[in-house]
Amino acid sequence: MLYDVPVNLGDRSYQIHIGAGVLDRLGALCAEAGLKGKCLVVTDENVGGHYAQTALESLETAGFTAGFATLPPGEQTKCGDQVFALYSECIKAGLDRKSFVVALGGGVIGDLSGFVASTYLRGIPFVQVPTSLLAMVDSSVGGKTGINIPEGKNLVGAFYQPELVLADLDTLKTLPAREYAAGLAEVVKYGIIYDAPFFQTLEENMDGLADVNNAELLAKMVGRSCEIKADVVAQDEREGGLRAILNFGHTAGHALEKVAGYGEYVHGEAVAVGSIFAARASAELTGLSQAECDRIEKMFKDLGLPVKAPGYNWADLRVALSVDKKTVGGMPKFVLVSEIGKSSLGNEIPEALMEQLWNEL
Ligand SMILES: NC(=O)c1ccc[n+]([C@@H]2O[C@H](COP(=O)([O-])OP(=O)(O)OC[C@H]3O[C@@H](n4cnc5c(N)ncnc54)[C@H](O)[C@@H]3O)[C@@H](O)[C@H]2O)c1
Ligand SMILES: O=C(O)C(=O)C[C@@H](O)[C@H](O)[C@H](O)COP(=O)(O)O
Ligand SMILES: [Zn+2]
Repeated sequence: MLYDVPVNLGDRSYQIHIGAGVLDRLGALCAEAGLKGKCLVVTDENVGGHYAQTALESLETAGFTAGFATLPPGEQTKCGDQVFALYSECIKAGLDRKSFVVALGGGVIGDLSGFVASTYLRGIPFVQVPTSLLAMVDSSVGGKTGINIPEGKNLVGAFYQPELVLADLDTLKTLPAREYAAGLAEVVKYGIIYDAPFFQTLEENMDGLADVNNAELLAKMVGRSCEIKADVVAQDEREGGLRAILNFGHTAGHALEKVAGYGEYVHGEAVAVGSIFAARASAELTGLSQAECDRIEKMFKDLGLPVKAPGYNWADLRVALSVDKKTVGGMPKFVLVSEIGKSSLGNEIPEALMEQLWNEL
């Protein structure tokens, strides 16, 4: 059964299809979405071995001619060299302006392939087939595509919406536990910034959250996360304001990813540490009660996510913060909360407090 969540963006609207064992419907759904002709399936070495054959067969059965490119796994792949390598793969696969790219994998493959699709021939359609929890609940939805450059995380990219998203929950059965937990960091984020009852539901179901065989809970958790992201993106597609709440925990988190070296902390882990930083800053500056701050910290701890990042010095972190996309005039702006479920944008944290909060982590 497919559970559909719409992303309402006028003529760029699309559906997120969520279900267990639905990857073999990829070709039919692409046809239904009006796609035609040739495509290039992009994946990584971990995901390809499990799911490329099903995806390719489904596309071929539906009448598409599908090429295939497989890349090394991990955050280091989200870089300029791989963008150029993929342009060559697009040419090799004979992609023209009516063709499309299929991103089969986690957020790294999705962000990278989406960026390639947004720029190859000045833009061809693309489809997101997220296979990590993080990609299902966050990166495949909303059209942020891009790559890292040596100076910082996601500093080059485009807003470019997919034609559809297909999330097969069964693919999570092969996702390593560390990566699954990292995805939960973004799920928790939605509760913190937007939906207090959802946060409470997560607390009440803590024991079941890591159980990939609990199809009902999984579908609810992925579905609600996608609904919240779709709701925010529909109101502010290009981050003129509101959309920045999805960056809760990411300001310090992205800086940590860069300073530690991409891949040392995977994205969701860095977001967990950044969320503790933001929660503690919220307790100091925007009225978050200590009790709610403690609930947030407990949630990340109980999920087995890092809540500390010792060993990285403040000066390096501060340099990384200065290139965050929300930074204005050298001053990083943080998403903070006044209570669980209520967030605000554009908050400055005094320099001394930023340093103190970092040193306490
Ligand atoms: N565009 C956005 O809105 C957005 C949102 C959140 C995160 N991101 C980006 O997404 C990236 C993180 O995504 P991620 O956590 O999916 O990382 P990832 O793409 O590196 O995937 C995590 C790991 O799991 C493996 N994997 C994925 N699916 C699997 C499966 N079903 N079975 C076995 N192995 C599997 C991958 O090969 C990889 O080793 C970061 O670059 C982050 O910046 C983007
Ligand atoms: O979709 C968004 O908007 C987000 O901020 C979602 C984040 O989880 C994601 O990590 C995103 O890539 C961060 O965006 P950036 O603009 O800070 O690079
Ligand atoms: Zn994120």
